Amino acid sequence: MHLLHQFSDSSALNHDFASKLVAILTTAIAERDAAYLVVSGGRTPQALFQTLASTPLSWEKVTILLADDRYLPVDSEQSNERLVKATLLQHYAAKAKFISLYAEAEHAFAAIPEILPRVAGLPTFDAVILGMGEDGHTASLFPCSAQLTAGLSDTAPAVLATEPTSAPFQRISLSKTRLLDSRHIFLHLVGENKFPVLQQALANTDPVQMPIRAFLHHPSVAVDVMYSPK
Ligand SMILES: O=C(O)[C@H](O)[C@@H](O)[C@H](O)[C@H](O)COP(=O)(O)O
Repeated sequence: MHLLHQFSDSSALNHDFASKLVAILTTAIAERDAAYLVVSGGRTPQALFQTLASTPLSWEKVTILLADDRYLPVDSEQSNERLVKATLLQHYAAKAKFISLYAEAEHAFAAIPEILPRVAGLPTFDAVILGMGEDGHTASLFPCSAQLTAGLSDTAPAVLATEPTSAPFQRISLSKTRLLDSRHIFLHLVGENKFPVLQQALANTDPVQMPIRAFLHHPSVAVDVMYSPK
C-alpha cells in the first residue's frame, strides 16, 4: 500500500517531511524513552538532513542508522556514513547516537559478522526513509545483484552484503524484512525523473525487477511517498 504526498518543490517537501519526522520521534521518545530513525544516503536527503539537524529535539535519545552504505572507509567521499555525519549529525542532532554499517575486513561479505549484531537486536524502528534509484533499487537491494533473493527473503538476517553489477562498490544493506519492521516507512523522491520510475514500480508487483515494489505493494505496510519534481 502507498500514499502519495506531492509537493511543488523540495523546500516545501522538506518542511512537511521534517515536521512529520519530528512528531514521530517525539512520540516515540514519550512512549519508550528512545527513538530509532533509519535514513538513506544518496543525493536526495541532504537538504532534509540539514533541516532536521537544526530542529531542537531530545536527540540524545535518538538512534540513527543507514538503510545501506557503500562498503568504503567512513571518511571516503562516497560513504553514506560520511554524508550523514556531515549533514545530519550536526547542530542539535550532533547528540544523536549513530550505528555504523562499516567494519574493516577483506570485503563487505567478511564484515557482516561484525556489523550484524549492531542491528539485529534493535527494536522496531520508528521511521525508515527509503530512497529509490532509477532501476527501482532501494537501500542496496539492487535488481542486478546475486544477493537480491536473499535480501528480499522473509527469513533474511537484518543485514547483508550485496554486490551490484550496475553501480559501484560492494554494499552493506539492511534486509527487506528488517526495513519493514518500522512504525512508519517513507519513500523520499525528488526530481521529475523519479516519477515515471515510481509509476512503473506501481504498475507491477514483481520485486525482482524493481525491489522497491516489495515495499510499495506490501499487503499490510503503508508507505508514505514524499515526492517533489524539483
Ligand atoms: O547509497 C545509496 O545511494 C542509497 O542507499 C540508494 O538506495 C539511494 O537512496 C538511491 O540510489 C537514490 O539515490 P539518489 O538520492 O542519489 O537519487
